[in-house]
Amino acid sequence: MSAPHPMAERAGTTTSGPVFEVQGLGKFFPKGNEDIVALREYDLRVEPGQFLVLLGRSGCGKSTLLNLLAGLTRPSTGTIRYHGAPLTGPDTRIGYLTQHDTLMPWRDVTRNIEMPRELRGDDRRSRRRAALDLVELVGLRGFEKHYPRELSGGMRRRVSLARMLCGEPETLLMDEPFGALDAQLRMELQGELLRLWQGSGRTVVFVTHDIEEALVLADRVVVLGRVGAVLLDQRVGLPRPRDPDDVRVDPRFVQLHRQLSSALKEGAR
Ligand SMILES: Nc1ncnc2c1ncn2[C@@H]1O[C@H](COP(=O)(O)OP(=O)(O)OP(=O)(O)O)[C@@H](O)[C@H]1O
Repeated sequence: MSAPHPMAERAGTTTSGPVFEVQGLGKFFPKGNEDIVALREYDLRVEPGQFLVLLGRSGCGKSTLLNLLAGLTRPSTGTIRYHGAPLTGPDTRIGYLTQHDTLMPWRDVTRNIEMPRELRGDDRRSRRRAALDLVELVGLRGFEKHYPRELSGGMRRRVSLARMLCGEPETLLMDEPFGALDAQLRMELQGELLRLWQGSGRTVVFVTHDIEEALVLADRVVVLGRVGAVLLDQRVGLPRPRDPDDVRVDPRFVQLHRQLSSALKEGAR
């Protein structure tokens, strides 16, 4: 691979101790005289370099939790610490890949990707160079001048991934980033994400409702039930590097799949 490894560029910048430390976290949305409870009394500790997957059914509070970890919304109760300090708002060290496309339709691929560096004031040449390296890295060479509407869903996801990486975040939050893609493309992008993450030292918090996706990617899977109740906190000791195709037929994968599946079912009762 000729392109540089943007996830590795700033590896090792993290300090010891947890990346995130969440205690008693709650999020309520007022509606009429009552509150909609999205999260209640949620605790979480995320270790540096860990690939953590939050697995849960629709509506269990996964996106709410990620928005809180991204500093985009404020907790109703409890605290979030990032590298030991209270998180009070968005932090440039944290990259967030949301569930839905947020590409700028009037900017071409390169200009979308370079946005985080533009926002932090990098000069045109250096941010363009970084964006073009990332175009290469996510396999979009030849599409530099295309606009989002001229790309397939999978290509747009790649652009979004490249844009997040362009900001060189040390922590990545990803909310069902491959949810809307066909199974084959999903697998390809999972493989790509693993290749990018492997050895980078980056911490990832990845949200999905797909058990297989969780097991292909994670060091640790936290299964969430209603209002963020932790149903299972499971280490995934499958060997790395992992090939999404091969790992699925590993007997340990099948065993873990059963465990996660029954935890999800249990939580639905
Ligand atoms: N802005 C909001 N206003 C009111 N209620 C909200 C808001 N955001 C989330 N909720 C409620 O909080 C709960 C959790 O929603 P959230 O989007 O976090 O779930 P999720 O697990 O990410 O679901 P999905 O997998 O479908 O994306 C749901 O009951 C939802 O209706």
